[in-house]
Amino acid sequence: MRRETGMNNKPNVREIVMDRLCKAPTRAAQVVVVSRHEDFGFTPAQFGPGWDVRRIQQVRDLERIVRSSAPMAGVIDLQTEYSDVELGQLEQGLQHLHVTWVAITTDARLADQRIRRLIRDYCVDYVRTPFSHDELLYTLKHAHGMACLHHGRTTEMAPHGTMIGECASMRAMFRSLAKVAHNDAPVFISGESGTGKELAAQAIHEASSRRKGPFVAINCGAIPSHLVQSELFGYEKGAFTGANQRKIGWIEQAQGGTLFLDEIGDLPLESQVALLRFLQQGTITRLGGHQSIPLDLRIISATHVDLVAAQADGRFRADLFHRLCVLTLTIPALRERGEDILLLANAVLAEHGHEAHRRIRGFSPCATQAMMQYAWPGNVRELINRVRRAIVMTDNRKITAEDLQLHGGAELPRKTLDAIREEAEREAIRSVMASHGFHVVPAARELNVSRVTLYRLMHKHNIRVETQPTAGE
Ligand SMILES: Nc1ncnc2c1ncn2[C@@H]1O[C@H](COP(=O)(O)OP(=O)(O)OP(=O)(O)O)[C@@H](O)[C@H]1O
Repeated sequence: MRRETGMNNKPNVREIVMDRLCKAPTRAAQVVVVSRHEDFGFTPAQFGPGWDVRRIQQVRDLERIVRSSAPMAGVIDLQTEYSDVELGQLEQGLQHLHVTWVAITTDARLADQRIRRLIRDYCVDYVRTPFSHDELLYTLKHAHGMACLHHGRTTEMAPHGTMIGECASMRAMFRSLAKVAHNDAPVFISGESGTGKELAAQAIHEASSRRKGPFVAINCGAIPSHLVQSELFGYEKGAFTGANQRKIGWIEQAQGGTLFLDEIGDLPLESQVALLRFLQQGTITRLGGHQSIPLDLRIISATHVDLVAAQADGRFRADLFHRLCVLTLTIPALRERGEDILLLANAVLAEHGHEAHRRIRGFSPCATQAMMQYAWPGNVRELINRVRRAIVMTDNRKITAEDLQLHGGAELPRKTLDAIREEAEREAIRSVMASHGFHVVPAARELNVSRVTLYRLMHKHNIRVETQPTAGE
């Protein structure tokens, strides 16, 4: 792109701008390309140095990859046909604000209003074939710059791996997760069954300096009590009848990595003593062995039972409790996560929609309402099961409350006054914001609160300016 700049040979402004924009960025800028084809009018090799290009061929993989990625530019190839399910999957993936999208399309594809809507709602720009390579690079460089403006936000979101959640309580949990990941002390995770404790433990491991080591997860409640000791610590050949060969226990298998002890509250007292000894000394001895083996690993434990009550009843040792709970993380119940319920339901639909016998186009209003009102005693696990069952069983275009088996009044527990107030506050703010085109100043004036208060309330209810609904939808 460089050219001579003699008196009579001045570059014009556009050329100077193009020169600046199209030369290689100082650090490799990431770009993700969603295309079935290696050559989508431009091959990855043509990006040149300074671009780190990753191509996603299957749109069903997009959401998973983008969810935990760094800020980057994205190219979406809309020249080819996508099925309705694929378009749904695309839409899921395009919603992440830290990736800024540029579409490549054709005049013919622009006649499809679903394609026009995707571009209008999720892309910062688009190019039509035939396009010049400079034009695409110029647009992408802009898109990358826009994505980088989300840098602060993504570092806050990055360490939680595959966990979905955007509500205030999940964001707070992700921030705590990032902090505990950078420390090596034992972590205790509390939360109701099915809230994602194991997923959080995995995310801590992945974000920690031990990520290259193993992640070993065991459910202490699922091992018969007479086997816990030998499973955890291993044994030597001949240690007991039937010990025909040496067995390396779970703790030793986690050497260099992370050991996740789920349902720690179910650990028999005898094993609690042995685990405490390991935590104090950093060594184990296999059953029937004489050698003390030094180990370096991190323990993360979890339970859905009340360990304080278990201590009071003498079922759990207080000294072990204090050793395990150096750092704590609490995962909120699903019913406390507001619209994350719908985010998760849509993610399950995007992932499993292909299991349906006909194309499903989302959730009906009655299903959405029922999901928001239901108490979800089994949390995310229950939501996944209900949505997956509905996907397979439904005869409808949109999943209904009945498909989710949330149709009877019996499943809908009465709401508390607090919950009703919260919902009314959220709805009031959302509708006033919408009526002012999501401009904070006039909305705050109408609601008779200060701008700062309105920002705080928007944060609390996870209302974002970007969620502005599009007219006609
Ligand atoms: N925030 C989330 N985003 C996406 N999937 C989630 C999330 N939380 C939980 N899940 C999924 O929900 C299911 C249950 O999660 P997990 O096993 O981690 O829960 P748990 O709290 O450890 O359950 P239990 O107490 O019964 O052991 C898993 O399939 C997990 O992948």
